Amino acid sequence: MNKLVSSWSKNKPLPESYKFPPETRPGNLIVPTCKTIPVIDLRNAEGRNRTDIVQQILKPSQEYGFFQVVNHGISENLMNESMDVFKELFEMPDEDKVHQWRDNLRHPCHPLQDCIKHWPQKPIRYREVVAAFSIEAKKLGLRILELFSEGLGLESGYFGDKLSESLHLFVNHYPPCPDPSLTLGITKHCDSILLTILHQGDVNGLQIFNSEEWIGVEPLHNAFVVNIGNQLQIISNDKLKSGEHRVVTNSRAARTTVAFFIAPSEDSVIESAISLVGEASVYRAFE
Ligand SMILES: O=C(O)CCC(=O)C(=O)O
Ligand SMILES: [Fe+2]
Repeated sequence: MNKLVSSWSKNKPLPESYKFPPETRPGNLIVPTCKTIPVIDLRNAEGRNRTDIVQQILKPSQEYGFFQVVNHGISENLMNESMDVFKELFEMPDEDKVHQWRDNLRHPCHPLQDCIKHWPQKPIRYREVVAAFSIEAKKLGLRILELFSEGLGLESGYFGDKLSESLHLFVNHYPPCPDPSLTLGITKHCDSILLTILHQGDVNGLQIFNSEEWIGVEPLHNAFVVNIGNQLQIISNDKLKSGEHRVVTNSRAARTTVAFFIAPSEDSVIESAISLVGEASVYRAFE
């Protein structure tokens, strides 16, 4: 794990190698937190409001490629316990060097019995807590993908099995930064996978680039941010949008987030779903 940023001492200025070229710096512009990125209540997704919920998730997935979900079925206790072990992890002694204002740990979570042997052994609860969290996050991802199958008119289970087999966890830790206007936690990007389930904790930092403007995604208690990845955009033949986003830092509070990346198995072919192609596919199939 790279840990230079976490070992930065508060009284020193931002090191030169962390300063971004002027055109990509966030500067001191105040980015408004967007109130229009919908928060979707999944409580009744399995009940009689299902069609309604399917419609509610389609709209923001076409406009932003982002929405948040609450009442998703993952217990507050498990979310908190996981965030506690992730934070503890970044408080442990450091080694290496990075150039975005972020420390980062990543590892696969599937198949669990093979991967878990390579996960951190400390903090001592890490493997147990994160295994439970990854299983729940995958289930949530599959529920949301099933809502997309319905919304796009695809057969039930379309995204099950191979198309959602792989699961990777990324923990990002952004310590307080001496000059947030000069650097970024993560540069502008789209997630290259199928779907991201992100727990962003309670500190601001995630911004979406939409209609030529940056908008902040409000950290909501107990919510997950759901982010359409490039592969889902391709499969939906551009009916859904993979949203560009970045992470800015701040000088006051450390920010720890966890992203679960759901992706197809290595041998899957990624192509637009036949029933969504119409006149022509926007994309060529690839493995
Ligand atoms: O930390 C965040 O809020 C977002 C992280 C992210 O975009 C990523 O890991 O791809
Ligand atoms: Fe991302």
